[in-house]
Amino acid sequence: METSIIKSQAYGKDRVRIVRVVRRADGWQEIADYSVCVLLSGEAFESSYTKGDNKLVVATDSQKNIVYYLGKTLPPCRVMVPEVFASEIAAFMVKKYSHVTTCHVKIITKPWERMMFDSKGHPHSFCREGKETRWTEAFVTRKGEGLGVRMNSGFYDLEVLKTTNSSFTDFWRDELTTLPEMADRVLSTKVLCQWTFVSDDLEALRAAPFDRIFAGAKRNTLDVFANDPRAWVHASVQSALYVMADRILNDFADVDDVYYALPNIHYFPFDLSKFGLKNLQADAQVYMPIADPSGYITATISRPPKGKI
Ligand SMILES: O=c1[nH]c(=O)c2[nH]c(=O)[nH]c2[nH]1
Repeated sequence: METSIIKSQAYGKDRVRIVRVVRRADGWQEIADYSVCVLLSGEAFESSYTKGDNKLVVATDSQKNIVYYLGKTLPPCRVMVPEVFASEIAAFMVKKYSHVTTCHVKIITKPWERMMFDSKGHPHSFCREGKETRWTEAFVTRKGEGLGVRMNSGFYDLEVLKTTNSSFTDFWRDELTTLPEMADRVLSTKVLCQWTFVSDDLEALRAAPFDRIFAGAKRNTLDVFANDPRAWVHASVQSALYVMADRILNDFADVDDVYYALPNIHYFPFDLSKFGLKNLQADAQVYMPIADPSGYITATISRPPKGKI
């Protein structure tokens, strides 16, 4: 007889590819291109794992159908913003199936950017410009009569590099330290940025400025990386991370906290002294990018608890 217990479970459909086109009467068209993952959980599903009882199992095939069904039937504005679409799918599942306690929906977007000709957007042609990927996750949970919603959104793979105005000095030194002080260095990272917000009000969530937050978070990240002197007061990836997150929290009241993961992709000056050439510190011009290992700097930043400001 089995004695093991289930500690957690969630099942559903991953990589549901859906493209939604919105066509306006004047010929202007919009596109959203998503890969959706839907996961259902609830105690009611335990017996499908432990007893082979499928009676309450909503087929993952049906879950996939629901993504397309909602893509067609929801008002376009609730499909074209990934955060809103994710929370709509998750709320639909929890409302329709009373034995579902939580639905987790993750959407990874494929960012098609409108083609520009003579500074004007083309009405229906798009290209893939940036390499960063926007994604979002909605966790909708039954809460008495209502629903609780927690959302994580963000982007990853935003690759940036600067050739000066970065340093790393005055760090801990002991017999295991070999890294020289670096008063100026090349700095490169592949940004992962994620922000969270929590709501019990699906209606309010629909009106949240998700697209503005995404654009603002990306703009702030680039601006701090390139321009903000505060980021370099402490002269490290850590200090840049803090200023980036602080800017997002200041700009967007809806955001509860911000997480960054910033790999420090090293570009070390190549030592050419054996050939009688100076290429270190202030003389550095030729660098060797190091694929592995990289530094990896992470933090979650939030506002201080009320009363502690
Ligand atoms: O900005 C940095 N932070 C570190 O913690 C660190 N460690 C290291 O070797 N180089 C760097 N750079």
